[in-house]
Order: sequence, then C-alpha cells, then structure tokens
Amino acid sequence: MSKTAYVRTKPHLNIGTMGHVDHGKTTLTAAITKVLADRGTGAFVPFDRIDRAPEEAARGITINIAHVEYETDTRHYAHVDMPGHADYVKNMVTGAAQLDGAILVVSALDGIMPQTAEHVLLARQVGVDHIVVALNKADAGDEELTDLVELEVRDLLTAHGYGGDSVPVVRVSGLKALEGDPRWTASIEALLDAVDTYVPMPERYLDAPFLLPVENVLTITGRGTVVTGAVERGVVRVGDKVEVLGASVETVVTGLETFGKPMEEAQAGDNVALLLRGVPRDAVRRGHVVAAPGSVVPSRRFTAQVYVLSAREGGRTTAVSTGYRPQFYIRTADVVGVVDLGEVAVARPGDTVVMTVELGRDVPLEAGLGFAIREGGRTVGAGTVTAVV
Ligand SMILES: Nc1nc2c(ncn2[C@@H]2O[C@H](COP(=O)(O)OP(=O)(O)OP(=O)(O)O)[C@@H](O)[C@H]2O)c(=O)[nH]1
Ligand SMILES: [Mg+2]
Repeated sequence: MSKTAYVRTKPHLNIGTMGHVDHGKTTLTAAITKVLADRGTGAFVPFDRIDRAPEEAARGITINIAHVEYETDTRHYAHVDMPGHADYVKNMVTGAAQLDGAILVVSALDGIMPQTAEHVLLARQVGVDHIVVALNKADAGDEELTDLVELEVRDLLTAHGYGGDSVPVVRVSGLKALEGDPRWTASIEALLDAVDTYVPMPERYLDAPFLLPVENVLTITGRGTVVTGAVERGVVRVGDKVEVLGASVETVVTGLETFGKPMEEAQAGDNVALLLRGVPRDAVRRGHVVAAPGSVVPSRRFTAQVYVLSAREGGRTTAVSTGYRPQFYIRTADVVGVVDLGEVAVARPGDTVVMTVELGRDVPLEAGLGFAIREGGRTVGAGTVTAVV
C-alpha cells in the first residue's frame, strides 16, 4: 500500500459513465482524465488501463467495473466506467447502486439503443437522482441528426422521471479530446462543469452506524483480505470492530485506503478498500455487507412495490404469477427470491404490483431500498422495498 495519505480538501462524489455498448464510455472516461491531468488536478488514465481486465481485452467489451479518480476545481470524484454489454448489466446495477450522479453516454451517430434505455431505468431504480448526458461522437455526427438524438434522449429521461428538459446535454468527442483537439477538450471541460453544477452534493449520513456493501474482494499477499466499495453511511476508522453480514464474521478493520492512499477514517460516500483482520479470502463475497456490529439485522421476507417491464422495454412477453423465482439485485447482492402476488395472483408486463418476496438467504433490508429483478440475463422488473416482514 502506498504511503502518501489521502487529504480531504474537497467534497467527494461518486459518478460514472453508463450507456449502450460502443457508444464511447471508456474513451470518454480516458478523455476526462486527460483533460484534468492537463489542468493539473488528476492523473491521465489511458483507455487500455481502464478497459483492463484480461477477460475484457479478449472480448473487447467492458465487463468488470473500472474506477478512476480525479478532481475538478471544486470536487473530488471517484468515477466508475460501467459496462454497456447486455450480458453484464448486472455489473452495471452493482456500480450504479453507489452513484451520486451519472453521465449517460449516447452516441450522436446511433441515438438511443436498448441498453441506453435499460441503464436509465435501472439508474432510476437504484436511486441515481441526477443524470448529465454526453452526446458523444459529435465530431462525426451531422448537426440535424444530433438535434434529433438530443430530443429523443430528453424524452427518454422525462419518461423515467428525470425532468429531461432541464437535464444538461453536452455534445462531446471523447476521441478527439484524447487526441488533444482544443475544440473537443473544451467540450469535456463543459461536460465537467455541467456535472459540477448539476449534480448536487448528496446528504451524507455520517451519524448513522457504518455500512458498506461489498463490491469486490481481493487478497494482498502478506496482509490479508481486502473488501472494496462505497461507504453507504456512517464513518469507519482503523481499529474499528465490524461484522460481515453474509459471512457471519466479526473482525477489525486494520487498514483503510482510497485509490491507493491510506486514510485514518472513511466516511459515507467514500470509495474505499478495507483491510480485514484474519478473514479468509473465500469467506467474503460481493453482495455481503460490512457494518457496525449489531447495527443491522438481515432478513429475507419483504413487501415491495414492483414495476414489471413491458416487452418493449426489454421485459417479459408473458405474465408472472405467484411462485415465480427470479434473481433480486439488492445493493451489490444478487439473490434468488420467490414471489407471492397475494389475491392479485398475476402481474402482466407493464403492470405495477405489490408483492411479498421470500429471498433465498438473509440480506440487510430496509424500507425505501431500490432493487432490480432479472431473469435469464435480462431485467424484467424494478421495485422498492415497502416493509420488512
Ligand atoms: N468518432 C468517434 N469515435 C469514438 C468516440 N468515442 C469513442 N469512439 C469509438 O467508439 C468505439 C467504442 O468506444 P469505447 O470507448 O470502447 O465504447 P464503450 O462505450 O466503452 O464500449 P463498452 O465498454 O464495450 O460498452 C471505439 O472504436 C472508439 O474509438 C468519439 O468521440 N468519436
Ligand atoms: Mg467500455
């Protein structure tokens, strides 16, 4: 672990790029780091270091979620570059669950595509309240066509409750900005200004007991097991006792880092790595939750309001009934659950229904928590927990 400590000088936010495959999310992410590196408030992260897992290079699509950090004049950001490929939308849900705002990347050449719409729907569901649009590849697009794409994107956002008329839509070229073309580096500056001003600093629940949904688990040779993720609430310090829900382990945090920089204390919103004393690597998984001991009681039964996606939105073509067993994506967890629709008994695509769910295992639940429902690799529903039973 490197030695320069993290110094908190600016408010920290978590943002990310989402959008259809090949619309330019990773190129744009690299371009943002380049523009800010030239300004002196970040380090350039080239495309191939963002799109870096071996599995990805082989298939040429973003599968794992990559994080980079940078600063604007007013803020410090952790930025996650989310995958666009349909098979990996579940990774997108994990990433979006921790975002304060998102940059929706839409190719000005192609317009809205299936994952553009799916990502907007999922973002809404997992609680991303602010979206800024990057109309990418504007270097290659024709202006009238781009105008149409912009209208189409604003309509899509309005349809999902984002107030499409007031959402900033910035025409950019990640590719040309990476090449240093001044017209297009200016477009990236404009995009960052839009993010700085349009995405508000969210309220951080610093006084609540510590909770972090585990996004990834790794081993540091000679030091032990590390879990990473964004702190959902509270504060954690080196030396604090924590419990890992899902693994049923109590342990102590022996190290804390953000982007390779050690810190004494992490707080709600921070994207961190936690070194856990004496926890075997295979005891902890993505989807587990690290929390202050005794602060949450995991459970498996809850009631929820659920929207069943229509076929046009990529959902099912047939109704679901009591006994249906899809996967539930809750925070970073992916758990099977059985649906009970009560007296209604049947829910058709396009319906909003109340259901009781019995999950296959206990997870920390609370009223207001958003989740996605998936089946056979596609999203079929989106809901909010109304009560824990
Ligand atoms: N003309 C032009 N091409 C671009 C621009 N941005 C990206 N591209 C090209 O579009 C293709 C896809 O870019 P990526 O950045 O890999 O797209 P992505 O959205 O990250 O793709 P996935 O991660 O697979 O979903 C590449 O060939 C890029 O060079 C742009 O601003 N202008
Ligand atoms: Mg990518």
